[in-house]
This record gives sequence, structure tokens and C-alpha cells, in this order.
Amino acid sequence: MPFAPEPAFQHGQPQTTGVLYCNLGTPDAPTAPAVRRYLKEFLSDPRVVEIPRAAWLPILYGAILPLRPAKSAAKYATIWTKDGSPLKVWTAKQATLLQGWLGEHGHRVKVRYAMRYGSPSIASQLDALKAEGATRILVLSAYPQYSGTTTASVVDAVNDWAGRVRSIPELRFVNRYHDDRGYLAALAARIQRHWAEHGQPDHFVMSFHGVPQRTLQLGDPYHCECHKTARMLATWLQLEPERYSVTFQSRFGKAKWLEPYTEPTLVALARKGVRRVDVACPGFTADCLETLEEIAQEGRDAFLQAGGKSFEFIPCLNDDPAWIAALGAIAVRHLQGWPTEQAPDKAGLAASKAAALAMGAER
Ligand SMILES: C=CC1=C(C)c2cc3[nH]c(cc4nc(cc5[nH]c(cc1n2)c(C)c5CCC(=O)O)C(CCC(=O)O)=C4C)c(C)c3C=C
Ligand SMILES: [Fe+2]
Ligand SMILES: [Fe+2]
Repeated sequence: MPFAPEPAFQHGQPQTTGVLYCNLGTPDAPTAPAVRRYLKEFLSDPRVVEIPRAAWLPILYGAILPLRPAKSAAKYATIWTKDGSPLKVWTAKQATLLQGWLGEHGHRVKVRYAMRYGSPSIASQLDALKAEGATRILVLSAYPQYSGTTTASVVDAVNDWAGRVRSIPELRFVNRYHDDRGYLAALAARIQRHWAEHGQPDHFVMSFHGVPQRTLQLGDPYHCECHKTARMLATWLQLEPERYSVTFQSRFGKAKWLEPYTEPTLVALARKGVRRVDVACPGFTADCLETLEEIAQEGRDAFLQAGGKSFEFIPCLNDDPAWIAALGAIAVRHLQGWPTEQAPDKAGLAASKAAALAMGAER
């Protein structure tokens, strides 16, 4: 395979460290054609649908891509903002705030965000970081819990890009932060604030995105990491086990997914006489279709129709300053040992000149 020509590295050219903040991706518009393009890319990823291509592609092209986009587009239309899809709006804002936080803490890095599916693509943003002089790149995904379906798929996309590049930057990946203290503290503080304003619910549901049950048997750590996050968050919130549930949402397709499923749990709680339920989605660091539509709209309707009286959705971390600080601290830990600025700054130059003079060296 031919490698594209690249400008040769120039001595004295400033080298920078890049941080690539990755999220899942979202359609470019709440329309059937845009959703079809997005779903085609997403659901063609062998990390996401782990069944043999020969069996899957006829289903994807024969049933899903002709039918699902219009239905999904109508759902996207209910959450779309003037600036676009919430997932992209939040992800872009998080990247800007992360850049600011790192700068304030003395780390001269260049932060860009990318989407695994859709735009801006991972390859385009790696190209941009490289063009900006990044010789070291930290890849940080918006997924606290590791899953082959998400985290590993980002690694694949980065490696595909590296496979086409001559001079590959040094690469590092953050695989998980499901038990990170800053992440948990930010979640706990957000939930506590909600309860300080609205009072405590009768029952608290932590709903995570599901994956096929089979991935758990195949060794995917996602299920365990979701449970660890939930357990630790419950400890932060001082909740006894009978006061909360851990559930999995967004089931896709006919196979068994991780259980218990969110919506049937909400219905069962209402039928059991639970009057008020609060739901948070700790695995989603930005609000998106799956939280704003599936939980805050469909989940609410299901709970209230089954006899529940009050349903509160607690928004995701989004641009919460405690979350940005946690993300910054995670990045800093993984940047350790990497000089964040190689070209000497003014103070460095002055110090080296002074040292040279003191040693009597000619200048
Ligand atoms: C939080 C982590 C996520 C995991 C794990 C995950 C696995 C996974 N998802 C699908 C299928 C779909 N997911 C869809 C939307 C969606 N998924 C996540 C996150 C995870 N997915 C997010 C943040 C979103 C929302 C995107 C947005 O635009 O707001 C969709 C598309 C929506 C729809 O048409 O209903 C599908 C499809 C599978 C199959 C899977 C693991 C096997
Ligand atoms: Fe998903
Ligand atoms: Fe969904």
C-alpha cells in the first residue's frame, strides 16, 4: 500500500502533544438519509456486530437500513438543538473546556475531539493534530467503562490511520476510568445537588447502555465495570442496596442483551408501588439520544403509564466543571513522562544562556 508523502520533520520545528477526545458519533442531521449514513458506518463495524458478515450484511442491508433510519430520525428530531445533535455539541464543548483546564494547569497540549462514526472522523483529527506538530498523541474516549464494542473500536480506527502514515506519532490510549475518584465524585456531586433541590426518590436507577449478553461470556469486561461504577457510586451516595437498581438500556436486535433491561424494570417498580423514581446514566458522559429520548421521554412515559407518580432524569456530566477537572486529571496522569512542550520557552532559553555564560562558554 502506498504511503502518502509527508513534509519532512524540520529541526527546531515545535513539537506538540495532542489529546484526541473520542466519542461514538451521531448523524449530521435528524433526517432518514443522514441517519442511514451514520447507521451504515456504525453497524458495519465488526466490533459492534459480532456475527459473521455473511449472516449480518443481508439483515443490515435488507431490513435495518431500509426501515430504521426514518424511525430513528423522528426520535433524533425530538432532541435536536439549534447547534446540532446533543452528543456532538457536548463532546465539542467538553474538548474546549478540557483544553482550557489543561492550559490552566500548565500543560501545553492541543486537544481535538473526534467521532468514531460520522464527523469529524478520527482520521481527520489525527491528520490535523499531526499537521499542528503533534509527535505524541493521547487517545482518550468518552467511555468510562471499557467495551470491545466501543473503546476497542476507537483503538482500531486510530491503528487504521497509523497504518497509512509514514511518521507515526507516539500513541497512548486511556482504556477505562470506571472507578476513577474524580469521575465518581463528579457524578455523586451532581446527583446530590439534584436531591438537595428535589428531595430523594423512593428508588434510584442507574441505567447503562447494554451490549449483547454473549460479549460477557466472550470476556468483555464492560458488564463488570458498569457494576463496579454503580457499586462505588452507591457508596458515595450512601444508598443501601434496596434503594437502587442497575439496569441496561438500548437493546438492539433479537439476541439477549445484558439484563435487567431498563424499561421493564421501571414498569415493575411502578407496579410494585414505587411512587417516585430518579434515573441517571453514569456510563454516558454526555447527553444524547439514548438518555434524552430513550430515558427522559420513553422511560418516563413507561413508568408513569404503569402507575408511577413522579420520574426525574438526572442529566449526564456534560460540561460540569468537576467532570472537566476529572477528565483533565485523567489526561495528566496518562501524559506523564511526555514532555508537553519541547521547544524551549523564553525562560528556558534565558536560563541556558545564563548557564553557558557562567561556564565561560562562547555564545
Ligand atoms: C456508552 C457506551 C455505548 C455502548 C457500549 C454501545 C454499544 C452498542 N450500541 C449499539 C447500537 C446503537 N447505539 C446507538 C446509539 C448510541 N450508543 C451510544 C453508546 C454506546 N453504544 C450512544 C452515546 C448513542 C447515542 C448516539 C447519538 O447520536 O446520540 C444507536 C443509534 C440510535 C438508534 O438508531 O437507535 C444504535 C443502533 C450496539 C449494537 C452496541 C453494542 C453491540
Ligand atoms: Fe449504542
Ligand atoms: Fe435507543
